[in-house]
Amino acid sequence: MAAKGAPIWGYAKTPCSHPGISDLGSTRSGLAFNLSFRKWECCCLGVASAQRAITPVEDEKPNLTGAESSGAIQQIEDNESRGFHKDMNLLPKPLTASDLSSPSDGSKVRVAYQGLPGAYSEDAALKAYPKCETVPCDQFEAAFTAVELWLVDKAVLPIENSVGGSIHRNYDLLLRHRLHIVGEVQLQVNHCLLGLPGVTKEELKRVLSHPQALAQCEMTLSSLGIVRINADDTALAAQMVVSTGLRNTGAVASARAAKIYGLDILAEKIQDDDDNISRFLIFAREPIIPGTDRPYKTSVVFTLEEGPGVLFKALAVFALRGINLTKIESRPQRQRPLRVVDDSNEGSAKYFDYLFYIDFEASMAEPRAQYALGHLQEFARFLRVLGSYPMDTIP
Ligand SMILES: O=C(O)C(=O)C[C@]1(C(=O)O)C=C[C@@H](O)C=C1
Repeated sequence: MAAKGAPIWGYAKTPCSHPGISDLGSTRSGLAFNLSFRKWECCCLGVASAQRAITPVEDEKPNLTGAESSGAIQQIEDNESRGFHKDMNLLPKPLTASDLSSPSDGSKVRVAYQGLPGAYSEDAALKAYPKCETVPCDQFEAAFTAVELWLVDKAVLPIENSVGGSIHRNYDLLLRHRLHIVGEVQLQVNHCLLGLPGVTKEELKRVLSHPQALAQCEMTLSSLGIVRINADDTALAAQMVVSTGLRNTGAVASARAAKIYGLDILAEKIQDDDDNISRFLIFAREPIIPGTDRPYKTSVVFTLEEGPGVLFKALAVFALRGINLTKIESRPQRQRPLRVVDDSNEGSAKYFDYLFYIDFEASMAEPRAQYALGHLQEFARFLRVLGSYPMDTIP
């Protein structure tokens, strides 16, 4: 068991592969999809029966014998004497998705993220669970594995940025781990140029940061004519500036990282686009019960047969039901990147085989989402629901 607050290092060396992944290429007609759905159905039934237990049905008159009737009356009197009926607030409340996903204030939740304290991923974890204990990990893989091994409750990992685009590594890890997406975090990322105390930005010759952060500040860094050096995360870059003590070396990182590592902020908001938003996903061992009480997103992954118009048909299942897509990403199937198609007249052709990741704006609790995926299942070779979770917004 990791010590409280201790960083989790090195799980990348022992990746845990999902049992369904090895047969991904040969899974026919959405077997994985059905399995995922059974889980959703169970969850939804759980909610329905919980509600039945406390919802009076007016037309159902209980047929009580004298003894039962006096017992029931006694029960009502007992309840009345305890005042239950007078104050509805004392009745147990039905569980909601957010009750099940975490304590409402985020207390006691241990959340893994990639990077050192002060990284944007830690900010994202704290936005989702303000009182959580954040657990730093050296690699994305380590954060996934920490959840699987019950070392932490959740992992918060970046998936895309409004300027830099997708974090492909995390897309590729999604199917290699047995986790569910239970939420998303959208974070405004304001990069600062940091240096040792007393240094001016004109003195800088080199700047360290995460490659995404360097890409997001392309114009500012080019105008300063500084050499860019990649680091695993922005907070590590800040720490390296301190540990090397080099006055000509700066870091691109957050204002919080400057405070943690005792660096000066030489310039603020240096990103090329003012609205620089990163989107993070929250992973857990169990899915949440999706609701319809607020806007939800659902993330799925699927593969298609070869042929003209198949992707068009796949996307149409959402369009036909007025479901908005917010993201589409295609990634090579690592287990089987090429598909060989034999044509007796022409010989054999090699096609690149892709996984399609789609996020759409609907909850799995909505029939239109269930019908859309049922429709998609008719021609997808493999389909899996990665999670159905409340949408996050930026205030
Ligand atoms: O290096 C960090 O601080 C991170 O949290 C990683 C990361 C990323 O992977 O995109 C997160 C948000 C920013 O876009 C820059 C870097």
